[in-house]
Amino acid sequence: MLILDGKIAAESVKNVLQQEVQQLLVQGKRAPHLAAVLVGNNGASETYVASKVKQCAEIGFESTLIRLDATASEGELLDTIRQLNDDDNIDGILVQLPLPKQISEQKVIEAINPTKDVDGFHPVSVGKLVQGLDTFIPATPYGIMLMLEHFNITTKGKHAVVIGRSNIVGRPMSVLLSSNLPYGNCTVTLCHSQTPDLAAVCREADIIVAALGRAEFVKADMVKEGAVVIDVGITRVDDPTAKKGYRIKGDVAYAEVAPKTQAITPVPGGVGLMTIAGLLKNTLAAYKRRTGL
Ligand SMILES: Nc1nc(=O)c2c([nH]1)NC[C@@H]1CN(c3ccc(C(=O)N[C@@H](CCC(=O)O)C(=O)O)cc3)C=[N+]21
Repeated sequence: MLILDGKIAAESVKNVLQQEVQQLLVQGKRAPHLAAVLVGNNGASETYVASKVKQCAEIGFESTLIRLDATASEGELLDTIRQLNDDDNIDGILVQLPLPKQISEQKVIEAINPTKDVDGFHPVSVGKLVQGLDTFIPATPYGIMLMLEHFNITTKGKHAVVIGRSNIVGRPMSVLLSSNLPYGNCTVTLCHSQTPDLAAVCREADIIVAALGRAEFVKADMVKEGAVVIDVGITRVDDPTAKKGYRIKGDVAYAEVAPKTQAITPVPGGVGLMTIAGLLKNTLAAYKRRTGL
């Protein structure tokens, strides 16, 4: 059994990005610049955004973190996005989700200029992805593709079962795995809460992507011997003995599932780290397109 280590794969992606930034700077060009907008102070969102900002610095990207109060209005956030759209020095805009309930996520997503949509959540980006056109791939599915590439996991002709139909993971993942791309060309089954006998469907899978958001949902009896298992879940559970007071659980019951697999991603230390790598790659791509490189 191979552990698909997100730390190793993300480092490798980030090393390449860092070298590219150095080349730009040597040529007297400015660095790529990501703007992250955080509304309120959701604990998990704080952690993720801090990590994104830190990793930008590590590879030589500029980043700007814009914080709005939890009580901010939709209008305030839309104004902020307009300013970032109009700022020529900003290449990528990311509005951390979820947003407080007074703000429509859909309106916010649609306000971002698609040329700066490094999350790939704008309907224009999603439409392009579905049509197989060049676009920003949402960071988590992109990170998973980079993970498959890094560890050279064969996907062509395989049956992939994706559990979860969210706009940010399950749906784009099903599109990518069924696409005519390297590490695509799978036959894909997209499962969700209304799928009868999900366990039986999973047992047919050569590749399982678990992205439903229920801790340890995928059990050993749902996994075929020798399958590849990608765990996208990140559920925080209280644990007074842990340093931070919580532990993170994936959507896969790792201890019982891992021994049956060909390869599996751990949680933490798997897909989450690749998500940020995907975001950074999108930011450099946005910079290149915008500056005509
Ligand atoms: N507009 C937007 N874009 C996003 O890309 C986005 C978002 N909103 N909202 C929330 C999800 C979640 N997400 C993660 C990023 C990093 C880790 C990550 O680094 N995880 C580490 C550590 C986890 C921890 O310590 O909490 C790991 O799995 O090892 C996880 C999850 C990005 N998201």
